[in-house]
Amino acid sequence: MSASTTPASDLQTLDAAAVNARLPSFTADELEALIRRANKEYWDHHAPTLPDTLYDQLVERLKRVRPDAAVLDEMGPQSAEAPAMDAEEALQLAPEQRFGAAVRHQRPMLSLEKCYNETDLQSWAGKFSGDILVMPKMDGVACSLRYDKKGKLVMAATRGSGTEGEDITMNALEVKDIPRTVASDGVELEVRGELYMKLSDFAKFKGDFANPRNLTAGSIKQKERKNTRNAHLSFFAYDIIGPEFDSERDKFELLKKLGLGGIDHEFVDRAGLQASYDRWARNRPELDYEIDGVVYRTGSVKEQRRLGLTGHHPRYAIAYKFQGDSGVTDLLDILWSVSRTGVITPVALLEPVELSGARIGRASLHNLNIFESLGLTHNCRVEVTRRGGVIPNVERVVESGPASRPFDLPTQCPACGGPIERRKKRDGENLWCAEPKKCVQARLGELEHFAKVVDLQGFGPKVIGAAVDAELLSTPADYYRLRAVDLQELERLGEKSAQNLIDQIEAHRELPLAVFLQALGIEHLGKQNALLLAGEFRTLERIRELTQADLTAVRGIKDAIADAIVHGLAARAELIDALLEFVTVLPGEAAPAPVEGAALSGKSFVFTGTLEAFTREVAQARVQALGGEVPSGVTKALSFLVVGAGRGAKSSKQKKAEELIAAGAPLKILSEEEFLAMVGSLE
Ligand SMILES: NC(=O)c1ccc[n+]([C@@H]2O[C@H](COP(=O)([O-])OP(=O)(O)OC[C@H]3O[C@@H](n4cnc5c(N)ncnc54)[C@H](O)[C@@H]3O)[C@@H](O)[C@H]2O)c1
Ligand SMILES: [Zn+2]
Repeated sequence: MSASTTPASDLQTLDAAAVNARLPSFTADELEALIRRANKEYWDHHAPTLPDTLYDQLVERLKRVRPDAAVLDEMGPQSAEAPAMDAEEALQLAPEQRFGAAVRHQRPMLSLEKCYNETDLQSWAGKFSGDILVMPKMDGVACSLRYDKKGKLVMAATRGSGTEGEDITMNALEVKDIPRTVASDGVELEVRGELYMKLSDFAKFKGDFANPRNLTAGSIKQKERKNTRNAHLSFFAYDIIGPEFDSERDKFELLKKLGLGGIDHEFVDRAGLQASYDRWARNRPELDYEIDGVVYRTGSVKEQRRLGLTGHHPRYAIAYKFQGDSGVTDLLDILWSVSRTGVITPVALLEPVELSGARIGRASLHNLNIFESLGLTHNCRVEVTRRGGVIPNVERVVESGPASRPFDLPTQCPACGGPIERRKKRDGENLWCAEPKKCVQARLGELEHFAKVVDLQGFGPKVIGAAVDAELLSTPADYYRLRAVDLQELERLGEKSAQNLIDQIEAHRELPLAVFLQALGIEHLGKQNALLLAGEFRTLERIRELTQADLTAVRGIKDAIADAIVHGLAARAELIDALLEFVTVLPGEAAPAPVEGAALSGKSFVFTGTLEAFTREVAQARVQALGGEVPSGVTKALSFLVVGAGRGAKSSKQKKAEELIAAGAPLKILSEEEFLAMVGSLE
């Protein structure tokens, strides 16, 4: 045994997150022990602690490293107390007398083979000919119903270990989908199907049970009389044994005739296999019951006989299981997230989708190999799962976007604009920023600078640092991609603060040209020069085309500065384009008078309430263009508080200004109209 082996007692207590984290390192013995423990929790106690998808991964791993492990063939509860009765023996007793007793099945109720991708599904389907039955894999409790020659329901039993189940006849008689008598035509029938609870019914009992499956399993075995919950159970039949059949079509026709034909099913050829899975995956959120995959069965009974059974499952059926909770949603964009160490990871930005109780809006695509193999296109629809019930994962494209336009790889580091390299590591190829140390400092600085200049309140160094580490922010354009759901994930940030941050971003989707230029963080393009350029050239398009000579022609701009600005704008081309997807840049104002001795120099303005004539940014830009100051708060040094004409309660700024005036401060309160008259007369 290797030195890393976990003590057996630990394996009994590891929680789901720990099992998930250590999945790759478990030995075969450890996998066996974990599966035995999970089986017990699931089958004997109806209280699993590992999500089914994680359990399935344990099974898949064990199958690979120890395919003949005995536990792989074990099913159902392993602790049968009393010896099982033959079905015939049991039938001598009244349902009340045999309720809960172990009964031997006439034919074993086997499990299903599982697969998780189209390749494995097709390789299964390649082994026979003819059409294929497709139906949902119900996440409930398997049940066998026995009808006698007269068509009377005489016994219902759970699957149990596959050879022996538990008698539940008394309770099955209360399930409304299970007919007490059928027109059996003088033939003994066994109907197999799934007991389950509809989600709309489960809503009434939700408080006490984690999921409808556990509730179903507990409920159907309850001994007390008048167990009202059983009346809320439902049943779908998926198989029938008795008369000779040629095909699954015949079976389903008979089930329908007997009043047991409820399950939604279809017949497809090999080419239609994946599409039928896709349909179920897509419709899953709208169903009134839980499914955990799609079951396929060979349509021809002759082919079924040829294929036969293993001790564990029939070879003529397979379950294509969803990995994690799965959903289909729109891919909105690809972000290239740069880590502190310089790895550039593609991240899928998704239309948020609810998966196992959480709203998922992003999923890492891990590396270039995965990114490229997915074949994502602009506005395509993708299947998203939570691997191990936890980590969001894009499984594949379900429908490609309207123009099937692929995503381009970045050509420079999206964070620092520096050179990038494609490097191969053990877990795949990635793009890397060539200078990560410089990059991370530059990035934090750039993000903080942008937030400050644009006045995104609440985005201080702490929040920005956390958002960078959570891969939410790499470039200033990412501010506009943030959603409250993303931010709530950050430590200690509640729903309300997250929403406040989003509101700030929403309020800054229109930026005056000078603010936009200054926010880019280009050397020598500070407030003064930004105002100068905005006044002189008016539009961003114009400014992006400027040559060094155009710039030096502007009063006050020296050669070296012109050079830095021209190069800075070119280096920021990608960022500017990205920002323009979200931001409207308001044209610059008429060239201001020289800053010294300007009309409003020495005067300061604070704005409060909603301005009707223009946004607060534009008002501030006007003041600055005229040489005035725009401090952030009301103090006794302030010259004017401008109150917007939009309606609203008196702001705290206004109250404070009134107090200061009462105490003798020279400060004046202006209406929006008075302010407009003042700046209008000065231009
Ligand atoms: N979370 C845990 O700790 C834990 C532990 C043990 C087992 N499990 C779960 O239990 C299951 C494993 O048990 P299994 O071997 O019975 O496999 P299975 O439940 O995946 O497949 C076989 C069963 O599928 C059901 N089924 C639903 N719809 C069907 C359809 N249309 N046609 C045929 N069968 C259909 C039947 O009840 C059948 O018995 C897995 O889902 C696994 O995740 C979970
Ligand atoms: Zn970089």
